[in-house]
Amino acid sequence: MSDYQTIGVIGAGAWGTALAQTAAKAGRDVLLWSFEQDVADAINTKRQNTVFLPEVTLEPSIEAVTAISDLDACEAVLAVAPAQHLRRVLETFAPYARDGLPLVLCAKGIEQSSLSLMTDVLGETIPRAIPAVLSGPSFAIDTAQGLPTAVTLACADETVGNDLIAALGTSRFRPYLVTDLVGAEIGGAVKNVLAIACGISEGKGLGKSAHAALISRGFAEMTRLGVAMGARRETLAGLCGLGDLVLTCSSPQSRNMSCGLALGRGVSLDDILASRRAVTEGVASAPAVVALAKRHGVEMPICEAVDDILAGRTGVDDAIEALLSRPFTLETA
Ligand SMILES: NC(=O)C1=CN([C@@H]2O[C@H](COP(=O)(O)OP(=O)(O)OC[C@H]3O[C@@H](n4cnc5c(N)ncnc54)[C@H](O)[C@@H]3O)[C@@H](O)[C@H]2O)C=CC1
Ligand SMILES: O=C(CO)COP(=O)(O)O
Repeated sequence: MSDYQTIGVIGAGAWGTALAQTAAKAGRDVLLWSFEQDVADAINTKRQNTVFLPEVTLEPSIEAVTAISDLDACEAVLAVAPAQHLRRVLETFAPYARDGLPLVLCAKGIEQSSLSLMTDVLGETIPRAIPAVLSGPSFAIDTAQGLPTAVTLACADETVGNDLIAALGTSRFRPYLVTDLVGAEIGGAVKNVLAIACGISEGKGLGKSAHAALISRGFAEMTRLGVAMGARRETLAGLCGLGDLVLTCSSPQSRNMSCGLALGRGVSLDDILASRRAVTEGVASAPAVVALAKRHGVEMPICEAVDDILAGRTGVDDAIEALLSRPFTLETA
């Protein structure tokens, strides 16, 4: 029996909808807040998120709403709006959040304007909430279709963390508890930037060896930044770090990986973004990751190269040559 029977989900994109479906399958009643009225209408009338996750028939215990105040009685809330919209959405929800509300941050990104992690954004907008982070290798369609998924659930309060796992977990959706929120956040944000790098490599036809090298050296970059910001190495080596890095870098199903693929094949960033409605978090997070690396005095050459390409400061071929021309060094460096 879970202490949290009614779950609010803020954001009816692919991932918010998949998490709503998961919570409903776990026996919860779900209120799913949608930014778009047509998405809410389709969910309530057709049992389908026709815009962001059309392949899945949604459980009857999911109700879509467009007034965020309707989530005021929820016992726990998952925030699944994209990272760059999260502050605005949480500001709107703040008057309706009760003291001690468990609020699970599910966006994988860093706020570009402030370099804030999602937990910082929550601390500034709803300081009376209890923060948690859910992150890990989980494509929305896999999770929504009930394929096996394991994720990290980070919460400093282990009792609340275990209650959240009891509310959301099933045999097919398996959250693992950690208390390291920074590690979970850095893993999710940095892997998106690295997935763009892997996509570029694949788009340029650089081969599987280069792909593996990028994952491995990218993981070193993620770990360096995470540790400098207070994360634990073992969190970064887990589902929310290495696990998600491997998934996102290995499948064109990833929006970040496919963005890189197109860049590697010569498509412009403007054309890529204009052709999709779905969010590509790594594009907004890349400059923030690089700025955080500078702030903390750590080297992240792969992320820097991605940022330079996205910002148009360098071309793909020049960025690749620059990376390959770096001095040889210790592998642990
Ligand atoms: N799709 C996936 O497989 C997974 C996504 N995530 C993360 O979940 C977060 C949300 O991504 P998705 O659900 O995939 O989004 P999506 O790409 O499916 O949909 C875009 C979302 O942005 C929202 N949106 C657009 N403009 C907005 C605004 N001005 N204010 C508030 N919301 C606005 C839309 O309502 C929609 O919910 C991202 O941080 C993503 O990295 C995490 C794990 C898996
Ligand atoms: O985070 C994800 C899988 O864990 C989804 O990745 P994309 O946002 O790149 O599609």
